[in-house]
Amino acid sequence: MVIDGKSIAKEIRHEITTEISRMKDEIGVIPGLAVILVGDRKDSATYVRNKKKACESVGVKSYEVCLPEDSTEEEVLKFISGFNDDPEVHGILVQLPLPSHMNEQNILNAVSIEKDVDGFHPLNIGRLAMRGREPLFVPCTPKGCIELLHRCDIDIKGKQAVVIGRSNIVGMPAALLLLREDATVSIVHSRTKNPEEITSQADIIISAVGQPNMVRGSWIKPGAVIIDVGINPVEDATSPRGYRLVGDVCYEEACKIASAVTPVPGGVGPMTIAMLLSNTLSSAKRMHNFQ
Ligand SMILES: Nc1nc2c(c(=O)[nH]1)N[C@@H](CN(C=O)c1ccc(C(=O)N[C@@H](CCC(=O)O)C(=O)O)cc1)CN2
Repeated sequence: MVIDGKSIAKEIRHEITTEISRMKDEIGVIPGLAVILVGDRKDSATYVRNKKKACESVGVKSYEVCLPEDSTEEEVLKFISGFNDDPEVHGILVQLPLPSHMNEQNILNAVSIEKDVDGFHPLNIGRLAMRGREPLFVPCTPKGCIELLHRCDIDIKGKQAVVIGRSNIVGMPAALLLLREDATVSIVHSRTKNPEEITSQADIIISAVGQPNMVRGSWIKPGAVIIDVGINPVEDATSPRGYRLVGDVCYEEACKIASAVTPVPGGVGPMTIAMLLSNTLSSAKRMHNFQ
């Protein structure tokens, strides 16, 4: 089975649109999302543009700040502080990666935990890692991976899950979320010896390493479920962009052996933005005590 993230994300956006219009009708509140982009990376600019479009499509009001590459940390912090104090803004995100002269931690720490719709604030991540403590927000990409499994009726409880990669944005929170869903979780990373021995035991693999086609068919147990987070450009002279996107997983090989696979593009990527909208709506609901 191909897990069609694009159509699942569309379904979620439709549900969010309905909820937003109910909130507007009943209490007159419109969720607001502030996005801060620093620098001139083309990919980041595209993601921010897509976030803005997605906000418009569901009825979230978006506020955008684009700062030049040579901006100072203080300038970014000033905008964050303004959005923290703005009652019409329910979610704040700083597009990553930031220029290398900036301290990412200082900037992410400055976002109010109540508006941290990216779920990257250390308090939200810390709560995610603790039993019995609930984060206010969960990072969008890993949340999207779990949502795909739920919406495809794929059981997680008691399953052997392997996460490939240990980044703060995806690998670590994905492992924590799988643990919260009662999976038995292993993390494979750049220092793991013989990763394929571990992945080939897995019922569920979430791969987030950014290495094109690294996970081969031989790494996969027959019938396993593969969630491919990698979005890797590879040269392709036949494509109008001069490149095409491939995942971390060799898709053709995975399709032959796995029971379900997410494609790239059209798998996890669209879920990231759907989860951002969902977190923004939850934030507005929480702030206005709206059920
Ligand atoms: N502050 C954040 N920064 C970054 C995040 C994040 O969640 N928060 N994640 C990524 C980038 N990202 C969103 O910001 C993102 C990446 C990819 C997609 C997506 O829909 N991809 C499409 C393909 C798009 C294309 O053709 O170029 C797909 O996979 O189908 C959405 C969002 C890093 N930074």
